[in-house]
Amino acid sequence: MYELKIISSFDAAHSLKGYQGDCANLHGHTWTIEVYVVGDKLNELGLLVDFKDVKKYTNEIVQRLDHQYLNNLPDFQAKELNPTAENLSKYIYDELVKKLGHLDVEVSKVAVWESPKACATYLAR
Ligand SMILES: Nc1nc2c(c(=O)[nH]1)N=C([C@H](O)[C@H](O)COP(=O)(O)OP(=O)(O)OP(=O)(O)O)CN2
Ligand SMILES: [Zn+2]
Repeated sequence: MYELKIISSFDAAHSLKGYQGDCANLHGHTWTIEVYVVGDKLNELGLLVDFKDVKKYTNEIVQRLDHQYLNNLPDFQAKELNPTAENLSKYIYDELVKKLGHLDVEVSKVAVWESPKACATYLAR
């Protein structure tokens, strides 16, 4: 099996409702996203999938998040979800699965870094 990883990033604000501490206040991060895809079959060029395609689809999702107040995005507001690193990793995973469905790869994990020292990852089962 082959595994590819691409990295993207965005800047956004959030607040963690119900959190006991400073993170309940409005604040921002530069979020770094790592997307992993896996698969067995290479094409005739020796590519599992073009990095450019994975980056393109990831960036389409990231553009929805960039420079936003994440709590107000419909997917979080409607479900009353805090935009934590965990919830963002699942959100990006779900959206990528929809976009990459036509390719011969699986999204295996999405890691969301809130800072260089703290990261949450959603793993496909
Ligand atoms: N499991 C999680 N814990 C926390 C999350 C999260 O998404 N998942 N988020 C936060 C806050 O967003 C907070 O802004 C980040 O906290 P932290 O990494 O501690 O950031 P600091 O800049 O305060 O880091 P220090 O190293 O403590 O200075 C909190 N927890
Ligand atoms: Zn935060």
